Amino acid sequence: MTDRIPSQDRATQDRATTGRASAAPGAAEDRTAQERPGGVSRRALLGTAGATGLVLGAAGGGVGYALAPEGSGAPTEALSQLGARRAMFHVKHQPGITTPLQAKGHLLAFDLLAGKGRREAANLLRRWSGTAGRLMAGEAVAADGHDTGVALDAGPASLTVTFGFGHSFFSRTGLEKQRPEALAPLPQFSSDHLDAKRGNGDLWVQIGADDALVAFHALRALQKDARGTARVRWQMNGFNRSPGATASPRTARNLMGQLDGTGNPKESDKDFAQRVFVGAGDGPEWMANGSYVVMRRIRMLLDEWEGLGLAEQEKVIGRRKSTGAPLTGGGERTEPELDATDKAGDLVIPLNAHARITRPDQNGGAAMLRRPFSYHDGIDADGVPDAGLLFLCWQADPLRGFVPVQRKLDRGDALSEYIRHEASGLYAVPGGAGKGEYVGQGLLEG
Ligand SMILES: C=CC1=C(C)c2cc3[nH]c(cc4nc(cc5[nH]c(cc1n2)c(C)c5CCC(=O)O)C(CCC(=O)O)=C4C)c(C)c3C=C
Ligand SMILES: [Fe+2]
Repeated sequence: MTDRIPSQDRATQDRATTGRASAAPGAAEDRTAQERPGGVSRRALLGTAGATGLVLGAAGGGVGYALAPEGSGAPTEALSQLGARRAMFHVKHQPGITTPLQAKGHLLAFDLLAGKGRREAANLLRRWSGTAGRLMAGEAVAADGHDTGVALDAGPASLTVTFGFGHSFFSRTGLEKQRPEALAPLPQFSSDHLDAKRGNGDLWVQIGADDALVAFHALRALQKDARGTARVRWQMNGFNRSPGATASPRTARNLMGQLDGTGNPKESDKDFAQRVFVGAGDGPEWMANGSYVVMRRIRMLLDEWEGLGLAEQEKVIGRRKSTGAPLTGGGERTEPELDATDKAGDLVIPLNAHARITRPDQNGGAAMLRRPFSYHDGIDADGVPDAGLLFLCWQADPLRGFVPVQRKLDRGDALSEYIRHEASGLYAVPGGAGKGEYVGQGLLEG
């Protein structure tokens, strides 16, 4: 099959538009972690150009497209840039960690069925890895070409699938000796209102894509792979702003309207890998190049929040809502002046402002990479929106990331009046699978 492939990825386009590249997920988007869709498959050839408004060619000469091979039966339309974007599966760190935020996300936990252990779990991870690799390449669900057709007209659309192991997985599979210390259950926090049925679980799966049908397609395929081995314990669905919705790439906004992700560590920081990924020799060998993800389903008490005036809202965070700039001035990337006072002698950025007390320099260096999805599940029985943040943060060790910062927030965060933590999970996410390998092979066959 001879395919033409996109010759300009979005990182290039973004640089052309903004004159700079940024790195962290949720911030202005950089697609360097992703690759152009090489080896474009039948499904990836089906075109959606123009449907998204991100028409190919709009970004300048050489913007690519994929053509259907003669006789393939596929339309000869070009794929849109958004549809054609592809993240790689066989990489050092699993996809979905530093990948720019996608527009649609599904989070799921599975529990192994009674009587299923290490062998069945290994077979499941092998099946899951095969499916994820094919779908992320824009191929059919099954190696023999069988597919439900749900995502037939789209390319991979930046699909990523990420797999993790919960604390309970290790006792279910007789692998207690391989359980990392870092996976010890999170402490209880005084502000927790946790629903145990929507937390933890043996296995964790994160799906992200810039197209809702592509994400759903992957979700169904992975659920089917699990049949007879594991059942879904909980599922949560989230979203982010669609790529291309803003004139130029911007930090994501959450459902409170704030720019959320500004202070994230950047891939270009010299200590980025050390903060986010497990080094060789730090814990069990099978976790080398992996990471730990903390998931918190955090309800936003939107009626109360939206009742606050803008100035009050900005004091809660310590940043301007419109630009994300610190209250002491400048732009989104300006360092806040934490000691600055106003005419009355009060701190401009209050002592309990969320963006002050979460800073690494206020927490002994503790840092994490936040990569959330927003969620909205309608109105609950009290008539209150069930909406908020599927807070996901990535770190090399939760005791040097989420835990100390959440302890601090628990003691006095101005934001705590407007949010409620309703579910929680911590998962060990191994490094990426090499070619011909599956995720978690080092654990399950080690
Ligand atoms: C324990 C970790 C954190 C939780 C839980 C959390 C919840 C949460 N945060 C926002 C909104 C914002 N957070 C911002 C900054 C920020 N938050 C955390 C950690 C947690 N947040 C960190 C580590 C930081 C960065 C601090 C820094 O390095 O400067 C901001 C400011 C902009 C930004 O940096 O992203 C906002 C806005 C919400 C709405 C929320 C729960 C729903
Ligand atoms: Fe925060």
